[in-house]
Amino acid sequence: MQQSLFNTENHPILPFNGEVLLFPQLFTVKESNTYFDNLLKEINWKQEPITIYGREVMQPRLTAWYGDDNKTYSYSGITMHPNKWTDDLFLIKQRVESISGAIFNSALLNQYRDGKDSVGWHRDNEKELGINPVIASVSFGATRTFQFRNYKDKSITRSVELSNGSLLLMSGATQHHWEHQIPKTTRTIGSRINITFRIIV
Ligand SMILES: O=C(O)CCC(=O)C(=O)O
Ligand SMILES: [Fe+2]
Repeated sequence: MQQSLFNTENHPILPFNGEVLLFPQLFTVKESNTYFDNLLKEINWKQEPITIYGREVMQPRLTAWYGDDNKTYSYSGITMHPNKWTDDLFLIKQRVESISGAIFNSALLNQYRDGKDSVGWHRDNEKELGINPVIASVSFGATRTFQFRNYKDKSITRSVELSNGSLLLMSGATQHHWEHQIPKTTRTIGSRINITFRIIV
């Protein structure tokens, strides 16, 4: 099924100073379940330490980095070397590229094992990503809430539910003006896999 960038389901999420579109069903439930199972097994998942205010703590989720050769990436104080694309990741990348019109050379994967796993407020504004990065975020497995808050006025917030097979496309000035997070939840939920495709310049 071909989806247009401007159908009624993917109206803009942010009120100003950024461009975010949601495609609730880029992949069918059947495709998504297969990708979820494969990625859970195939991906070289690690729990990495990060440094917060000079103190080393373990990230509350598993991560992995895939991409074209020779692309390294710094993320919250760690430098990551990419694994080589798997067949599944390459197929997912091609689908995302056909919708977004961008060509991605790397992907950061996150696995949230349950509601206790999370990612805190941050912007994807590492200098390797360029000035106005296009970031395509694909979700498989359990639905999690993805929240935005304005960087200057932290009372301005928006949130979207990222369900199995969805694509969230962030572009334009989004990373300058908006932070995002996946908060912890006390709901009993299964695991979720997220892939954020990026362009390292
Ligand atoms: O899991 C998500 O949807 C968000 C992940 C994220 O923000 C990141 O990896 O930078
Ligand atoms: Fe992010």
